[in-house]
Amino acid sequence: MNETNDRTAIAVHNVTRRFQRTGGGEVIAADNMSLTIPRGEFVCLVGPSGCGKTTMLQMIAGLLAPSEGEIEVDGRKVTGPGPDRGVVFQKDSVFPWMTVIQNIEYGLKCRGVPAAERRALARRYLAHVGLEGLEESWPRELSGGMLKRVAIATVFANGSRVLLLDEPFGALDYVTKHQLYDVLLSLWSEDEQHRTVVFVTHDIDEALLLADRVLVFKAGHIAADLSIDSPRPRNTESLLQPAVVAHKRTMLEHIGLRPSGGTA
Ligand SMILES: Nc1ncnc2c1ncn2[C@@H]1O[C@H](COP(=O)(O)OP(=O)(O)OP(=O)(O)O)[C@@H](O)[C@H]1O
Repeated sequence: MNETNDRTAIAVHNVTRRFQRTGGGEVIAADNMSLTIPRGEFVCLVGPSGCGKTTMLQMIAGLLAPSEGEIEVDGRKVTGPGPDRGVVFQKDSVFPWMTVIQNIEYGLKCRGVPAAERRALARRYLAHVGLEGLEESWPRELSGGMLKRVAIATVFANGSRVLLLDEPFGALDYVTKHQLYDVLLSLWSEDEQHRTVVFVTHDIDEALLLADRVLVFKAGHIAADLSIDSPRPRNTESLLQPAVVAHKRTMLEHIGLRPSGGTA
């Protein structure tokens, strides 16, 4: 799990993260964790609330420093956020004071990409997420699902090789979520060398539909590391395949629910 080589996108080396609780006491959100994620892998982090998924994602993003240990992305130690990593959160991933096209272009503009080039890239990704014609719209005019499409177009247009998504579809309805799975997977599989995706979710079926690999977190540890070999493209029928059902059972057991439906 912890061997690195030149195909490694993300390497987490013996990372511990502690938080001081207001009023006293300490929480260990990551407890001497090590893991490697190869380039191009789509990894979902699942696990019960408070097990450390967001903490790990934020440390990889460089938004939070480990208390001990270190993280490397493409062989470079993470010391803060950088354009090599694109982040989408459940909320607030789109700037409300910029139009749709300005949002998508913003990161490219910051990196000095010439106006014509960044406009062409932004239009291409906007079309890919199905929002052609909404270039000049304001975020307040869009639905939650459309805003997620803008956020996805933005991280892909920015060209980051590592995408870090924290429950990006958590607040959306069932149909919109499934449409966005298709959008995300079609952009991800568009590149010959897929981008590396780390995707935090509470939703086990979502993880089984999206991931190459699922890491089940439990109290700051990795309780299970599952390869999801089900062929792509996947749909809700894929969730009924025996190997997928077996993975689901393992995940439910680790998060404290018996497959029979009773709590452990
Ligand atoms: N800034 C902070 N200050 C104090 N404790 C924190 C802080 N951030 C996280 N924690 C604690 O660290 C632990 C892990 O939190 P984290 O948000 O990583 O869990 P999670 O698995 O993402 O949870 P959820 O699924 O509910 O989002 C929790 O006990 C949480 O209370």
